[in-house]
Amino acid sequence: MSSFSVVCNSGFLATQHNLGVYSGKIKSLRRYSYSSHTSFCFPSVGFYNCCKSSQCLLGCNNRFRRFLNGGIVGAPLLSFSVCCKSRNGASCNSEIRPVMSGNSGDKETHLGKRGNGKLRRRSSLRLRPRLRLLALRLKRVSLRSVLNDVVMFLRKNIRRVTLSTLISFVLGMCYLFLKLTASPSTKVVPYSDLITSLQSGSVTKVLLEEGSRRIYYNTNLQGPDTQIAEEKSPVVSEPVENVEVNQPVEDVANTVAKNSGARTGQAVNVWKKFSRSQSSIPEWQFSTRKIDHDEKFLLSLMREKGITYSSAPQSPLASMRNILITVISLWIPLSPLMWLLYRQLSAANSPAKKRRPNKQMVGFDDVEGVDAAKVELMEIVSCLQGAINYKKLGAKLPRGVLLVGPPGTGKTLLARAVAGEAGVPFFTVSASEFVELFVGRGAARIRDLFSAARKCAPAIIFIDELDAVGGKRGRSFNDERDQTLNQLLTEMDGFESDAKVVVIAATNRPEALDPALCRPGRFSRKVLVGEPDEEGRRKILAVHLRGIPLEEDTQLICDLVASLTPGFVGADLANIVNEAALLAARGGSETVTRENIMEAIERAKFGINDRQQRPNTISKELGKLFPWMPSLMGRNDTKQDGLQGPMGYQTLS
Ligand SMILES: Nc1ncnc2c1ncn2[C@@H]1O[C@H](COP(=O)(O)OP(=O)(O)OP(=O)(O)O)[C@@H](O)[C@H]1O
Repeated sequence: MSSFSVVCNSGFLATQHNLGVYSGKIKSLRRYSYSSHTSFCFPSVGFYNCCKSSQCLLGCNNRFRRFLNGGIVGAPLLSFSVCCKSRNGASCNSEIRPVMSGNSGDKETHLGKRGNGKLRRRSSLRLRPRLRLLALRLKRVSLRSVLNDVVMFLRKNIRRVTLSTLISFVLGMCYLFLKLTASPSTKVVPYSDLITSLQSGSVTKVLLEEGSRRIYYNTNLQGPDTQIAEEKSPVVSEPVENVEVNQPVEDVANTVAKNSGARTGQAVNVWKKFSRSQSSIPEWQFSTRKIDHDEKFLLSLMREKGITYSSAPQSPLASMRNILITVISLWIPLSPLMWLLYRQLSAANSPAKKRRPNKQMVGFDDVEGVDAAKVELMEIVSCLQGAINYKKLGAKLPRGVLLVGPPGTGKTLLARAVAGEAGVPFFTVSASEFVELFVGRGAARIRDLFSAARKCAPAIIFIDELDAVGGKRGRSFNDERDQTLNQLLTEMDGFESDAKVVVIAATNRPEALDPALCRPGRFSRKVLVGEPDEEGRRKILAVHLRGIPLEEDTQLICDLVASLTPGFVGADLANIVNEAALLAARGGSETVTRENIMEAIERAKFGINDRQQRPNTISKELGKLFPWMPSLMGRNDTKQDGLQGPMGYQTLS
């Protein structure tokens, strides 16, 4: 390993302060050595490469030179010597002379510039690789791929894009219309001002708007607003003869038309309208609100003064403007509400998921361990298929079957199996889907569901988690839920005796259901789907191990797992098999071993933990600290380390 040392010549350090800073920095100067180059790493500045040839610092790269000459201490360095020792022992000693030199005044100027330069250098150093990366990426991106992406995006979001384009277009058109038809606003003054102006005789023209209480008028007084308006007005810039200063725009337009003699009447009108809308001079200087029962006085005053007055309806353009503004100002706050409503309605109108028999992959063979429930449901299947002629004896098809049992025992699976075996349309919904924000929506959905099922009869409706909607009524202030339940009760009553629609519902909390639901004629048949016994567990495991490659005999594994999992339900057993397969896959094994299954059982029982190490390590550590503890707890480590697992399946392994 070659070595080098950086020697500071104290002579070049201008001040004590600088010296301190410099010394501090020199301390933090790190050294990086590799084959033929040495890099000085100055943490806050970057890397400075120096070639360790006989030339030493003369071979330093420019950056290092700049670093030295520019000064890292807040002042230009006067000299800097570096001693390098190469691997073969040859040493070199070089000195760098400052590039910059000058008086103190120069130095100060240099300091300011250097600060900026350093900053610029630093930012450019950071920016350069990023720019290079960006350029590389841009090179890789082709126009065709960008176009393809855009087309793909448009295809995927065609509805959204169309809708947003339409909305933007309409809003744009509205904006354009409002902009084009915008007229300069008149000055609103009190009614008394109008009377005063009338009495003083300064009013030139009055307009009484029909259908509203607005009065517009012009005066021949030149206010500051009018002056400004005239300065801005394009009308004044035209060389117009015989135009009075205070003449309204309309008159100005007429005069211009007369003088030029070239414009037709139509052109004048267009120009008038345009000039009215575009110029900042309002058509009417002032506007005020009429006072009730004062019309007579007003009219007599105007007649007396000989003022031109007239009445006119609001212009259609202005009416349209007002309507548009009202609509926009109403719709902007309303649109989030409408969106919410739309979402609710669209969700409510989505048809219940209907499963066709041919898509149904579940049969009674897939459900095991619940034999009593299977027998009850098989009877219904036979009735639906017409295998049992129940009508001959005057019997009726049960309208509802309530599957009751703890979670994961296979209630949903049973319902799917019924539909699969019967080969009839199967409508499945979760009761929580009927819980709606708006009163009446849940009931409407129930109605839709039953009418759809009746149309496809014979059919099966399966309502999962019935307690979400079928809870006892009157216990809460939720009107919507009560209405939904009422609708369900009505629909179940309303079946015609020959309409072969069977409602199967599942719940974990039968005690929470409204008694009206469980009365005969509705969910008259209650089927308990309980926890499977050992034989049941064995059969369930056999179902789930069907497609799993096992190292050992399936029957043996089923017996083993069934004996170790009392209290486990179908869902737990399915989970154990899945976990074991995952563990085997994680270990790269082709088959699932007994160890995998054992670990999966432990995971299911105790959760995922570091079972091999944690108890042993903890107990060992505790044993070291308190040697008397294991004997006190009646446990010894040799037993822990042995074959006995936390579940006690040591006899089998
Ligand atoms: N008896 C069973 N036979 C075979 N598999 C079963 C059985 N019970 C449960 N399973 C497995 O467990 C999964 C979940 O069962 P399912 O959804 O039918 O339980 P559930 O009783 O409806 O539960 P919840 O009351 O929570 O809705 C099934 O998809 C199936 O893989």
